[in-house]
Amino acid sequence: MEVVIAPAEELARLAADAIEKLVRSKPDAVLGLATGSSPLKVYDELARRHTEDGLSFAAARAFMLDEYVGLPADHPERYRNVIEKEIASRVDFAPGAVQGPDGLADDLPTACAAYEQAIVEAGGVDLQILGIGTDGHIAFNEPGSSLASRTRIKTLTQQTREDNARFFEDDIDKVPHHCLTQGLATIMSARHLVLLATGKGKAEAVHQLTEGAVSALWPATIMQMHPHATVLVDDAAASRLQLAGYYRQTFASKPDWQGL
Ligand SMILES: N[C@@H]1[C@@H](O)[C@H](O)[C@@H](COP(=O)(O)O)O[C@@H]1O
Repeated sequence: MEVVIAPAEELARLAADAIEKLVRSKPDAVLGLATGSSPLKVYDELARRHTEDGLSFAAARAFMLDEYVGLPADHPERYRNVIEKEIASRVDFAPGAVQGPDGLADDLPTACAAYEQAIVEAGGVDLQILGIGTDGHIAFNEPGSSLASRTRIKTLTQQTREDNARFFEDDIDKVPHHCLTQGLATIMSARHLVLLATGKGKAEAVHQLTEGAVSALWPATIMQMHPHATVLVDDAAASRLQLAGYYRQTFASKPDWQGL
């Protein structure tokens, strides 16, 4: 696992560099898109590179990590709509190229299985962007999630509903209780994981993710088992890292040609 500590703008550039390198060398790459505030600067950077540098996603495909169950199709916080607004509509994905779990399906377990199948049929995810919850969740794999889980229905914790109330007029009662989420094993199947975390509120989760024992209590710790995982954090999110000095030194002495 590579940990990079840098200001948020630089982190976004680094993540965008990795995505650009992938898409330019493999135009039909499969990206994994995350919601939440953590990837927003990356999406801004990709949109900028699309407009100014001709970075094209026309042949690429993308799969979202998760979705709330039951939010109406036109609800602004439905993750499908969030992803449309924050990235899909700002670049040139082909119609239908961005998919997410169907939180409005009549038969949710079947929708979850179909989603897993769609990812497999697309050849798997090349690069998965991730954020992390303050309780150590990735996608919506809350503490206690099976480390071998696949896309399924999950119940959100009180903590996550409180954290996400800011997107629902600060009214926790408006935050759904259930979601569909890629499982930890689904995420682990992606070929490169790039997680972004900023702010002091993420410091403990980032410490556990990189330096804690692998445990369902901190689901993101499963990333320690991934052969190509990159963790991009700012100073505040890195404030509890035991090995911060080593991570800084490693990145400072990294040759320019070596990407993430
Ligand atoms: N399901 C999403 C996660 O994918 C995201 O990583 C997390 C952190 O969000 P933020 O980046 O806004 O802190 O929030 C939500 O719960």
